[in-house]
Amino acid sequence: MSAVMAMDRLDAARVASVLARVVENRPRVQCLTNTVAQNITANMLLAFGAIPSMAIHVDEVAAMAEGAGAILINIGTINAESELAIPKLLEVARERGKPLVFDPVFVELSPLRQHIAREVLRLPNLVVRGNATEMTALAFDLASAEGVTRVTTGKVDRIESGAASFSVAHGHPLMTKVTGVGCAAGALIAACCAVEKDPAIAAAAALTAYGIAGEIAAERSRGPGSFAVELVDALAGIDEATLAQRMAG
Ligand SMILES: Nc1ncnc2c1ncn2[C@@H]1O[C@H](COP(=O)(O)OP(=O)(O)O)[C@@H](O)[C@H]1O
Ligand SMILES: Cc1ncsc1CCOP(=O)(O)O
Ligand SMILES: [Mg+2]
Repeated sequence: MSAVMAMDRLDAARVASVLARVVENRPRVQCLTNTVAQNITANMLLAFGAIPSMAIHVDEVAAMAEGAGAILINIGTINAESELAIPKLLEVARERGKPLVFDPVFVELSPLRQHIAREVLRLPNLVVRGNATEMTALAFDLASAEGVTRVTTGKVDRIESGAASFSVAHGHPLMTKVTGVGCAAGALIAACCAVEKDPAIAAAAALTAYGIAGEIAAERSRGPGSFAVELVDALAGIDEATLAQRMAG
């Protein structure tokens, strides 16, 4: 038997169904994210039909998270105050059973980030979204995390949970030339987790839409600057017909 698990792909109707629920329910995603990616993350959530809230104060993040549909924690520019806000968000997620997506930006580079990641990974049923370097650095800890969904992005995105695994082969290399595009992916996954109870399906739907938006944006842009703008427009314009056409290839 092969040691490599077969990976599924969602069909266009399944992706469209998740996206439609985001547009219908307009989930708010409470994002504790890095200062570089705040703006692109908020704009990407709006283009997707969700509502961004980017609160960071340690004394209000819990209140902000309580009414949210999902929570994002991204440690890209972690500082002394945002480090203290993380346990507050974990507590809300644990007590309310709220979906939480964790982005371990640059976890391979600092012991502080490794320490924080280990604390976050104690939360059951977490979704972790990182690039291959970050996910490899966390491989040992991820292997023992309870109910975790692992989302490794790159040329082909890989989504693995206990029950299912999906691959998404959409996107464009220009997505690596605009800062915050990976961080915003985590927020889109969180928005889908707010409306879809299976986190692997939620992540696959979000990344399929985002990758196809990246392909469309690349066709319309002249370089990384115009690509960033076109990516927001393309994501806002994704519909089932576009998904079906792009996924047929
Ligand atoms: N070479 C590539 N070709 C197509 N899409 C890519 C490529 N690299 C990354 N992407 C897409 O860019 C987004 C961000 O992924 P990634 O670059 O891995 O994150 P990060 O910015 O955190 O390193 C994902 O949606 C992923 O599918
Ligand atoms: C450049 C940088 N430095 C700290 S966070 C950050 C943004 C990283 O964004 P992404 O992982 O989406 O490229
Ligand atoms: Mg990143």
